[in-house]
Amino acid sequence: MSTSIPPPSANQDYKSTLLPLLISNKVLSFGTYVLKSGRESPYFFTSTLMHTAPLLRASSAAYASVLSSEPFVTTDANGTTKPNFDIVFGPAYKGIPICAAVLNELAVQDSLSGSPKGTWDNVSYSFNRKEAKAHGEGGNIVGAPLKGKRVVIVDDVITAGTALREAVGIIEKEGGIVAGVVVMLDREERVSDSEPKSAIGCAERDLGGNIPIRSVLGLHDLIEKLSDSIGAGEIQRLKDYRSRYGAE
Ligand SMILES: O=P(O)(O)OC[C@H]1O[C@H](OP(=O)(O)OP(=O)(O)O)[C@H](O)[C@@H]1O
Ligand SMILES: O=C(O)c1cc(=O)[nH]c(=O)[nH]1
Repeated sequence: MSTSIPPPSANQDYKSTLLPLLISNKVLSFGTYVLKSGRESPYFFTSTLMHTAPLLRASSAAYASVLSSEPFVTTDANGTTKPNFDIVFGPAYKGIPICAAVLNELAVQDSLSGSPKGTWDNVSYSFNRKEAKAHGEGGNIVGAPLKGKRVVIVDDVITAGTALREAVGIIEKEGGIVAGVVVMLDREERVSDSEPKSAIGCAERDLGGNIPIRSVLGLHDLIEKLSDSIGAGEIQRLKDYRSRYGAE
């Protein structure tokens, strides 16, 4: 049964409010799961379960909170805040609803702020099709064209970074400039036996070191904050998994 979710506010502590909601709605679950990478994991983040209005709102607000803070925005001496990106890009498939919901959430928060500033008026969303369309407008990008634009990637979870590398490739092929990444959960795993860095660590290195890459939650948050809501056995399995696959 789902749990009712309070409306998000700009200064919400997402780690302490989101985590119980994700668990009670089974977005975050504990058991035995096989990942895309082939690893067997004691937990799984099922973002497709964030399909209810309250969960979509709560998760969008968490992404929006990150995207409306430095270094994703710059505030000048007059207090005017400007985004340091032009496009919020959601990689297919699970990034698609995220990019649209997050941009909407940014605009809603501005409009409810008491003195709307239109901060996000020139920001668009965009996503890719997994199969290119051969008729109509053609191509595999839906939403704003990426050419020459500063693009922030939003996605649900990062493990080995395969999805992120693919998204970067799509954006660069379209002539866009990758300007940042925000994910809901960083699983904080080493990319492979021969690469001890996490996918985010590798992306920071590969994208030049000055591109902001942020997660709302990380595996360490689950281990540190869930001891009252899941069993000691589950926490131990998370720790064992981290010992085996955790990034340096
Ligand atoms: O860091 P990685 O090892 O790539 O794993 C994480 C990614 O894998 C999943 O998507 P998937 O590629 O299955 O595509 P989907 O969104 O179409 O389900 C997940 O939604 C992440 O985007
Ligand atoms: O690595 C994955 O495949 C993966 C992990 C996870 O927690 N959730 C998900 O959708 N995919």
